[in-house]
Amino acid sequence: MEDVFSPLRSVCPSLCMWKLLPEGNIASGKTTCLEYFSKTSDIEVLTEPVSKWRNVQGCNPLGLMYQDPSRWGLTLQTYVQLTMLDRHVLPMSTPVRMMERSIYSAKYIFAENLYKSGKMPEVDFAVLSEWFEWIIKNIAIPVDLIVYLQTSPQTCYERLKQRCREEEKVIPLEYLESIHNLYEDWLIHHKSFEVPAPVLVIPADHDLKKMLHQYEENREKILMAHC
Ligand SMILES: Nc1ncnc2c1ncn2[C@@H]1O[C@H](COP(=O)(O)OP(=O)(O)O)[C@@H](O)[C@H]1O
Ligand SMILES: Nc1ccn([C@H]2C[C@H](O)[C@@H](COP(=O)(O)O)O2)c(=O)n1
Repeated sequence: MEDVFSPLRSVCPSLCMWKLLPEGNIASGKTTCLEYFSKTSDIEVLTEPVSKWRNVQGCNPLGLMYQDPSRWGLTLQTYVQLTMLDRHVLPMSTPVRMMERSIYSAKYIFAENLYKSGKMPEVDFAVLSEWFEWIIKNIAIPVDLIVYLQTSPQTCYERLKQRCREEEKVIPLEYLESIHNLYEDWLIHHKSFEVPAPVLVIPADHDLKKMLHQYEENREKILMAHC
């Protein structure tokens, strides 16, 4: 599909494309955030393709990964990488796109966590890493802003239990702590991997009412800060 805004952009440079990524721990509130902004006109919202990860041709790589990460971690993460890339390269049909997570967090957070915790064999991690490096070297994946929903692992644990997704019932608090630490090292302390865009941090332990209030307060920064 062509970029429907390109003829207009040559006469009106301020008509810019804005791609932002809500990022954060499991059950931190990303989908809820996306649902809120989806009510705004001219925003395209791409939620994570979790339904695909739970059902690829009748198989459930997400469930398999939680049951036996050493065996199925690479299978899931390869598929996550593909489905994320597919979303990243979709032509934009509105000036603003919000895309839940990214190919970056798939690699820097989830694959890294599997490997560092000893649950992904070195050879699996090497193959996944080469794929990832090839992709980011050869395919443009522009990102303008990362919106980091910063939560405590405990908050996510409570929200995860409340959401009650079947595959995730085996997740212990320690798993969320590891994911949290990787996110903090990446997006806050800049200690691990390159950050592909500026980061807006939104404290996200609050109740829904306060979260919606914060989204309103940050609406301009989130949606069009550069235009
Ligand atoms: N601010 C909040 N306070 C309490 N519960 C929340 C809040 N935000 C989301 N939830 C609930 O927590 C669960 C996980 O939220 P969700 O948006 O699906 O997280 P994510 O997409 O980051 O995994 C859902 O049941 C959701 O209704
Ligand atoms: N690269 C990834 C991305 C996500 N997951 C898992 C984590 C959750 O169980 C599920 C969806 O995440 P949520 O949107 O609820 O934060 O997918 C993974 O294992 N690897």
